[in-house]
Amino acid sequence: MGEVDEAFIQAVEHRPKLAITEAEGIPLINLSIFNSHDLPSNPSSIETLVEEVRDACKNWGFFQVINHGVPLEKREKLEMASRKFFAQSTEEKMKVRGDEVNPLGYYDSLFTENVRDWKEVFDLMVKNPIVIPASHEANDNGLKEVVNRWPEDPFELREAFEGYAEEIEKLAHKLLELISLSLGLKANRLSGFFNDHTSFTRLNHYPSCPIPHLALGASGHKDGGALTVLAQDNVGGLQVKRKTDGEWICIKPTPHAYIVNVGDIIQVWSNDRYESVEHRVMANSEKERFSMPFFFNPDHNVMVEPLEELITEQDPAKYQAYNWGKFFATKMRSNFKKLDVDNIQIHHLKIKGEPS
Ligand SMILES: O=C(O)CCC(=O)C(=O)O
Ligand SMILES: [Fe+2]
Repeated sequence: MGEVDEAFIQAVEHRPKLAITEAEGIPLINLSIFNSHDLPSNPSSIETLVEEVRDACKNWGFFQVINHGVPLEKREKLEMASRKFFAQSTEEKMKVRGDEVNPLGYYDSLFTENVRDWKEVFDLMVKNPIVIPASHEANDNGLKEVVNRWPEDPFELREAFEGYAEEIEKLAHKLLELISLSLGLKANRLSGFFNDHTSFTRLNHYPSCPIPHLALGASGHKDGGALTVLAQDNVGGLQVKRKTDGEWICIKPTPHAYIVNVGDIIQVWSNDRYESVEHRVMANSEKERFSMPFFFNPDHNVMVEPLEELITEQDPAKYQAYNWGKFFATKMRSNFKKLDVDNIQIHHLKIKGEPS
């Protein structure tokens, strides 16, 4: 990444404390019940699981899952391919860089919340090709088809990604069902929003950083989609803002687990019963780090609004409906270049009179 660019320097209030707050940490949920065959004859164990998910979503917005059913060898294949890809020269990586017309591919600079992150990324859509809005402009109704950019090297990245995506998508659907149940809805209540889903996986590489006290691997942000299912390596550095006191809490790596977090869309669907929680990634002066979030996003034409079952006279809708595709396009655009305006946030869509 060369000499230090001042675009990386965080405002004083956002700079990380290098001393770490050790805490109990986010809940760990065992999904092994899904892998056994006695599910229908054992309704009370699913009840317990649903309750754990409800508590985790309410209290943290984050949890880890184990015995999740994603085969380890599929995850490891993609992790290896990701390491090989990022180890190449910048010139080689730039051959598959994303641009404004087709945002998929490699980026060496990302601006979460308008400050440059100490990382490089490679974005891959799960459904390929996929149709998304042609631009972020509100009055442009055009659509465009975008395709993944496959690198020549490592050649196996494509197969590794496709094998992994299929498995992680199954896990995301299971999690979505659990979350629906935890909101008192039918298990499949939300599934119909994901027929032509715009989900993508981001391969993240956080190189070691000479200024970890001034920069961040990823600035504090909330995920805009429905759910995020993240694989992190054993280096650590992901922190979540604890709801009770706003303290940044480290999420210690649990080998082979996934970290799940509720995104903005579930916050809106649930009419604030669950909140999308801020998180960030610390930079590390010694070690490089790799991670792979899967962002589970609905179809581009879905209008996101509080679910009618969850609004009442006492608890009216807190958000106006918005189009997911446009929100996504706006958010992606501001990730890839430093803009003079703040990034779009769901609190901008709160109905007047509701506290944000
Ligand atoms: O790398 C990580 O652990 C988290 C990355 C993240 O929060 C994101 O890409 O939205
Ligand atoms: Fe995130």
